[in-house]
Parts: sequence; C-alpha cells; structure tokens
Amino acid sequence: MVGAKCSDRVDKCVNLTEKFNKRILTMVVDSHEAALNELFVAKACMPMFTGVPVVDLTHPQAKRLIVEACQNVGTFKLVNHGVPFELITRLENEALNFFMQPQSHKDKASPPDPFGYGNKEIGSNGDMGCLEYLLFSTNPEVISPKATLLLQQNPQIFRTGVEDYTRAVKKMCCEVLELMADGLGIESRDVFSRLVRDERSDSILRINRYPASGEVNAEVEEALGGGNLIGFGEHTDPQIISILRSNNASGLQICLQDGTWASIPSDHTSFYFIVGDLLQVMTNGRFKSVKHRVLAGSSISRLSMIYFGGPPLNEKIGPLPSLVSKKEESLYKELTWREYKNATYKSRLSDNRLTLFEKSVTASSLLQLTCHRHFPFVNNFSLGYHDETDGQMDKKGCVSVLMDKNSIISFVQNMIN
Ligand SMILES: C=C1C[C@]23C[C@@]1(O)CC[C@H]2[C@@]12CC[C@H](O)[C@@](C)(C(=O)O1)[C@H]2[C@@H]3C(=O)O
Ligand SMILES: O=C(O)CCC(=O)C(=O)O
Ligand SMILES: [Fe+2]
Repeated sequence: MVGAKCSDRVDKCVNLTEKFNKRILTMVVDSHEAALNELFVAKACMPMFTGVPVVDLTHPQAKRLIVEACQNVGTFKLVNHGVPFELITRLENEALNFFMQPQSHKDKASPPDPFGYGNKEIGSNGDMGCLEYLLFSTNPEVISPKATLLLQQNPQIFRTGVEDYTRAVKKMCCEVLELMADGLGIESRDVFSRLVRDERSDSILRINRYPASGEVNAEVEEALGGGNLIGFGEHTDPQIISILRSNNASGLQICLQDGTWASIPSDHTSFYFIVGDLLQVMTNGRFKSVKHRVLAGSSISRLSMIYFGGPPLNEKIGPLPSLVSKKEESLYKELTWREYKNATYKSRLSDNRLTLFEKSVTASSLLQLTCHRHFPFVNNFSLGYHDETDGQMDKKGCVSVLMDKNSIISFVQNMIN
C-alpha cells in the first residue's frame, strides 16, 4: 500500500550538497512504487505559519521591511499593491473556464514546449505533481507553438486577461525591485528592475490548478492513508523574483532555516514575493532563494497564478560589485541567464541548481545534473546519498549501490562516454 508508511517518513528539507561530505554514496534506482511514494508526504498537524513578513507598499518603511524579509525568510506578503482586483479575478475566471474544458481539448496544447498546457508532468525530466497548469512566456522572442495554439484556440477564454494581468504585475514587480535596490543602499535603483522591464526580459506566467480533496479518486485517497498529496514538489525558483497570487485554498509551504516545512496562509487579496536563485546570486547570498512546495487536496481546489520575473537570455548574472567589498568575497561566478536556464531545464525539480554558480562546482551537483541529463526518460531514477547512520533506504524495491566518491565519478564518466 503506497501511503501506509507515509506518516513514518521524516518530513524535512534535505540539501544534498550539504550532505556531500558524508562518506557513503548510494545510488538508488527506485521501483515504480517508490517513485509514486515521492508524491506523498507525512501529514503533520501543523498550524499556519505566521512568520512571513507583511509589507504595505505604501508604507514609508517598505524598503527596509522588504530587505529584512528577503534576508531572513526569502519571502514576504505584499498588501496595498495597487493591482486592480478586477484584473486578477478576470484572469482567474478565464483560467477556470479553460480548465473546465474537456481533457481532449486541453491536451491539444500539451505537452508544454516548454509553454502550453501540462497535466501532472512537470518539466521534461520525470517530475510529477497532482496539478494541471498553463505556462506562457512574456518574451516575444521565444516561439512556442503550443502556447500560440492555446491562445488562438481559446480567444474567448484568454481575451486580454494574460496580457493585462502580466502588465500590471510587472509594473508592481519593478516598483518592489526598486525599493529593494534602495533598501540595499545600491546607487542605481533600477539595477534589478531594468532586467525585468527590458522588452527581451525572459519572464513567465504560470497558472496552476490543484484538485480539491473531493476530486482525488477514492483509490488515491485510500493510498494516502493520512498522508498529503504533493501538488508541486520542493524546489527553488530559478529567476530573479516570483510573484504568487492564489485563491483562498491552502497548500503553499516554505522550508524554514531549521529544515522544517511551514504552511503559508493563503490570501486572495495579496501577493507573495518569493526570492529566486538569480536574486540570491546578485545579492551575493544576502537574499535567500527559499525552497517551497505545494500540497494538493485542500478542501477547495487551489488556483494560483505566478509571474516569474527573469532577465534577458544573454544577460550576465553575478554578484553586484557594490555588494561585494573585495573580489575574494564574491561567493558566485558569472553565468548568463541562458546558461543557467539551460542547465535548470535539464535538472529535476528538487535539484540544488545554485551550485552551478558556486565558484567550485562540487562533484555532487555535477552528478545530479549529469544523471538527469543522460537518463531524462527514466522516470524513476534518482541519485542520493546518506550517511552510515541513516542505514538502509526505507523504500521497498530500491536497488542501492554503495560507492565512494571516486567510484561514482568514474561511473558517471563511463555513462557519458
Ligand atoms: C522540473 C522542472 C520544471 C521547471 C524546469 C525544471 O527542469 C526545473 C525547474 C522548474 C521550474 C520551477 C519554477 C517555475 O515553475 C518553472 C516554470 C521554472 O522556470 O523552473 C519550472 C519549470 C517548468 O515547469 O517547466
Ligand atoms: O502553485 C503554487 O502555488 C506555487 C507553484 C510554484 O512554486 C511554481 O510554479 O514554481
Ligand atoms: Fe515555485
């Protein structure tokens, strides 16, 4: 039974690279059951987390509060944001109308390339989640036949909603990014905002719909056995900043500094700003790209709309000189957004991609990314390691191979050759 063991599982965020110094590496080829098991997490009776800072955009101290929030938690809730509620509900209703269409109609724009309609499969490297979604690029240079088809075939649904919403959210995004630069004491206020405002900015709009508990079929409910169903697995967002708006269904969780998961209360009138990987790099690690995930199966279905603010593809990203006093203190090297994005899209959702920016790329990050690149079609392949005290992996049907660091490096080299 898939979910029977779930409540025993330790529900903590684990950073693989932090574990790299542990001596024993384990290569795990999961069975189908174990792969399914990844869609469940223990149901902890946790109250809603109240520690996410709330920032009023019209408050004179907004810039200080934004900087503190990005440093301490990696996210904050923005109120009095100025985006008309009518624009938000219009797009939300248009999206709901689309999701109500017959599956065969929605599937015409699937799988995303990487834009279009997606159902359960996230990205193209085997990640699964309990959701359906739409992905649009805001960059006219990016050609996506599936997204074009989607807009052409559903003009009555997506009349102007996507464009109007994106324009308004982008304006608010730039305002906040300028307060951020100000708050950090950076002379040029537009150091972040110019990247998102640029007409070649590689930004994305994503609309996710997660089923309510009543929609999940009885077999899955039974298998859950008191566990929670993963809607969108743990990850960090690769861009500069993500701006999330959802209806009043719960589900969003962030990983706190002590490694525990905290449930974030939903608020359909506000926006959550989430620090992305590029902002962590540009601030030389002062801001934290926070790991987050979404649980499906709330009492009502969850509809979220996320704007991912990204720079133009050829923009070089590295720590801002004004935030690094001496060159040696720079934690990250420079990569173009194109380079980082390409590596991101070859990785699995939970991979720690930021290691690619780190000055010494560790063997573990190369390993994770290389394995996924060479076996993207293998749904249930995962590579992990644990220390001796963790003992056996508890997933039934796993084949575990113990190897030391050098053996695994030569194993990967053999795979490549
Ligand atoms: C598994 C994947 C989906 C993703 C591309 C990736 O290979 C790794 C990062 C994922 C992510 C997370 C944030 C955004 O939702 C997203 C659109 C992005 O830019 O990176 C998704 C990608 C996706 O769904 O295609
Ligand atoms: O749907 C949500 O609420 C968040 C999804 C998310 O984190 C993402 O799409 O990157
Ligand atoms: Fe995300």
